[in-house]
Amino acid sequence: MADNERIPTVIADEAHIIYKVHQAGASSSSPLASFKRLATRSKNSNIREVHAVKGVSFVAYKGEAIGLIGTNGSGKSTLLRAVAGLLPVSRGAIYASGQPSLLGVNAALMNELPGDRNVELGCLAMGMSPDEVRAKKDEIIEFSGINDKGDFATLPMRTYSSGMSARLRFSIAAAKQHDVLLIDEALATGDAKFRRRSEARVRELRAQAGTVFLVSHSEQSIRDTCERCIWLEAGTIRADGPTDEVMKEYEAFARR
Ligand SMILES: Nc1ncnc2c1ncn2[C@@H]1O[C@H](COP(=O)(O)OP(=O)(O)OP(=O)(O)O)[C@@H](O)[C@H]1O
Repeated sequence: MADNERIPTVIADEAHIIYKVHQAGASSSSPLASFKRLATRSKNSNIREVHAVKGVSFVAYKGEAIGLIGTNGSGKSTLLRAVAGLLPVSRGAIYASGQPSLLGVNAALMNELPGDRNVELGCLAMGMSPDEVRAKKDEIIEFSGINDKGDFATLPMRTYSSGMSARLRFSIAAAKQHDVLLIDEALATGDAKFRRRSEARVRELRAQAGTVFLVSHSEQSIRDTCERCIWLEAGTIRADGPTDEVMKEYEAFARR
């Protein structure tokens, strides 16, 4: 893609994300203690802060698929949730074009409803018209493969294995062209055949000029899907560049 065609879709500018954790059972959560704090303008010592993302900056462009890697607890999911607008940024800023869609293994679908109803609701929630939903429904169920072993689409989702639910979630989200699609470990949950199919779909979505972020501990998924990689460690960016180069640095770090 020529330089003059590079259109930014997500900009993180020195973004900090801090969780505030209320510790249960603490005496300072009583009304009297709260009143004393107000009167003396002191802080609640039972609120602990977890500084998960510390001054992260990057620009993502249309047509890029970016892998987010890093050891457990390094801030990958937190950063993704902030890009999706689900977590506030404490300092700095994150700007995104359109409404980024977060596809996580925990994305909310209704467990009591059958898969096909969840497909309809999910598509409507993503802004499709009822006609579009009708036109896409069978294709989505087919792509998910949940009916490969019987008519599961009409059974409640609570009867699905975790892999089957993850596949259905991915299939619903991937049925729409997103400006920014954020995927958290979803590909790793499916079996090898579904993984290949979903990786191909991610490439298609990207080719249609969206931006895809993929958080995964599967080196293969990242290598197969993303040409750029951001390595987060302890909430800061350790490397950002071509996947091969960043992976090499990360592997050397992980071996230490
Ligand atoms: N809801 C929360 N409340 C408080 N702290 C949290 C919360 N969620 C995550 N954290 C903390 O934020 C930090 C980053 O967590 P995060 O889940 O973003 O890491 P990650 O890189 O996605 O990890 P993993 O690879 O294990 O999924 C960790 O220290 C974690 O304990």
